[in-house]
Amino acid sequence: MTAEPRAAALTIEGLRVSIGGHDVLHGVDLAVEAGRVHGLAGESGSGKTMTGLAVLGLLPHGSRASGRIAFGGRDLLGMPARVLDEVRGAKIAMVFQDPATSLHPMLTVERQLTEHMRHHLGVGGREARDRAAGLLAKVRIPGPREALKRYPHQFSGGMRQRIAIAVALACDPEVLIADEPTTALDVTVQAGILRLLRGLCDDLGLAVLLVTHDLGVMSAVADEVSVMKDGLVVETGPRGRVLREPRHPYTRSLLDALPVPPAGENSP
Ligand SMILES: Nc1ncnc2c1ncn2[C@@H]1O[C@H](COP(=O)(O)OP(=O)(O)OP(=O)(O)O)[C@@H](O)[C@H]1O
Repeated sequence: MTAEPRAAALTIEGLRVSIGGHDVLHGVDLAVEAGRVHGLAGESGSGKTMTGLAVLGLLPHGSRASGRIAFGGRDLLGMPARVLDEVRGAKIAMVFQDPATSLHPMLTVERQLTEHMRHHLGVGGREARDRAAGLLAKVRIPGPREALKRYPHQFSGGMRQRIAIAVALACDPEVLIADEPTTALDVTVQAGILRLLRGLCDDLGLAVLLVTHDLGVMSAVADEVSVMKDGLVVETGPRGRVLREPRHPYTRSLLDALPVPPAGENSP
């Protein structure tokens, strides 16, 4: 089943961030459309994670942000904390590199999925449990009803990341920010997680911002690619164009550093 692409998307304009007086983002421009995977690449320290955290209002203590982050016709940067709390985790959700960051080790999978729904959607009891089992099925966890009763450590790393994705989806978000979601995983399970993200994007009309330092990873799933360097987006465009005909020398150097040439336009 393919949903109609939703109108909502995320637009970042001229985003500047400083932390403790040190500038880390110098005017980032980026647009993520519904039903599309937008890959954000760049070397370590280029500002990819800070861009994602700024969207969620989760920048480190002592940060200052300016510019505009438009979502649903509103600017997230100017939003009062109470309103932002309604958007964060519900309309815009995030998946981190290490599922341990988003999953609580002492709570059952059911609790982690339903707490979220209780907080943001106000559903409880049986309905929440049914929704939770449905979410686990959506991220391809075998035996979802039984899985609800288990704890995160009873699953493999790849399965834990799938559960973290299910938690992120619990409140039916429109935007999913996935920050290096496969980096901590075994290569054999990485492709499965990427395929899952791609499928969720297509089926749910999600706008996905896929943050990764690995151009190879993004060439497998992204529709658009942006490349960051020193706190700025230096190149952006359709995946095939950016990877085949990079316009910025930095993108070219990233591509030259890959052991295997990235997949082109016609790859999955
Ligand atoms: N908590 C922090 N306090 C101060 N500066 C920070 C903090 N976290 C990151 N920075 C700085 O912000 C800049 C951007 O970092 P960011 O984590 O966004 O880069 P990145 O592209 O995501 O890198 P990586 O791939 O290593 O995660 C870097 O110069 C980094 O040193």
